[in-house]
Amino acid sequence: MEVVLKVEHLSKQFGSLRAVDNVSLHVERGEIFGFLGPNGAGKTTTISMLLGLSAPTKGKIRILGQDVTPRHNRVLRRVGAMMANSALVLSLTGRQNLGILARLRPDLPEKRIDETLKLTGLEHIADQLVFRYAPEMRRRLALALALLNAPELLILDEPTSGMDRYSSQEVRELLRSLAARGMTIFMSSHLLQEMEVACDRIAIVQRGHIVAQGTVEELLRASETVCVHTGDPDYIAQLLSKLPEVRRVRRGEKQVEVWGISIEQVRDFLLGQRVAAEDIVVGRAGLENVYLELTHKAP
Ligand SMILES: Nc1ncnc2c1ncn2[C@@H]1O[C@H](COP(=O)(O)OP(=O)(O)OP(=O)(O)O)[C@@H](O)[C@H]1O
Repeated sequence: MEVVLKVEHLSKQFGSLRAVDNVSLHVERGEIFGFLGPNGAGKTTTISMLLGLSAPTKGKIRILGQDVTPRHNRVLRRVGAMMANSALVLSLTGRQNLGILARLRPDLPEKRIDETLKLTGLEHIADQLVFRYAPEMRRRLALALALLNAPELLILDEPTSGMDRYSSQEVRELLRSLAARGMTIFMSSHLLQEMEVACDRIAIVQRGHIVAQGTVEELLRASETVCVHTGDPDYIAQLLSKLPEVRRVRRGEKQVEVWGISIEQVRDFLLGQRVAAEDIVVGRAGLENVYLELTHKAP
């Protein structure tokens, strides 16, 4: 598979704040990759560096096989981008907004504006002034601007923010059809449910660094817990928390849940300690819990 975007050990320092901390990832052609994290996690800062708008403190970005820096960014002609606050000219029509950009790119065929309006579902309001557009239509127009040059890589910062559920779903379907035609998409969001349905792979980012990365299925597998049903949860929780591989122990009224250890290891360990459990089963925390655990636990 062709790697379209490759980020290696990327960091960005603002004074004493490390906004992006040793981020490494790659995105293959036709993939939708989600960069998921709470507000302030470093998503926009990372995207600014991908687009050559700010220089990394450390690390390397390669797009379509070429290095990208603020001084070396020719390959960005093959990239489309939509930032969280993309600038639109409100006193012009949607079509005129696209026209301004098209004039900067004389190599684009004339019909590309109509094609893009159709693709983004804006044909019916193309000749209305943008200040009359509802917020989700403005986001669509921002997306249209990003798609005008038929990019090979599309970089989107919070693409569906401000959109209702129906519009978000339509945009997701559009992104899916673009990816099916070979476009590679890197998108950020703080909305887990959205990323779960939209993306092939996700990186969860917290305080500038990636805390988990993989397909939704892989992330769920990593969230597996072993649940020990017992009449003496205090004692069993105490025993299990001493094991070095155990990441976390949660004690319930009649059960103990542990993270980071397999069911076989728990069974063997309790047997070795001559402790009887009523039942031992594998549980899945669900992606919501994984996300909360990874992004809200104490530093
Ligand atoms: N130019 C800057 N100078 C100093 N600090 C900055 C600058 N830009 C961003 N930051 C800080 O870097 C951290 C990451 O910000 P960033 O905007 O990348 O996060 P984010 O994940 O995109 O969140 P949001 O969705 O809220 O924009 C924040 O603590 C922010 O205050």
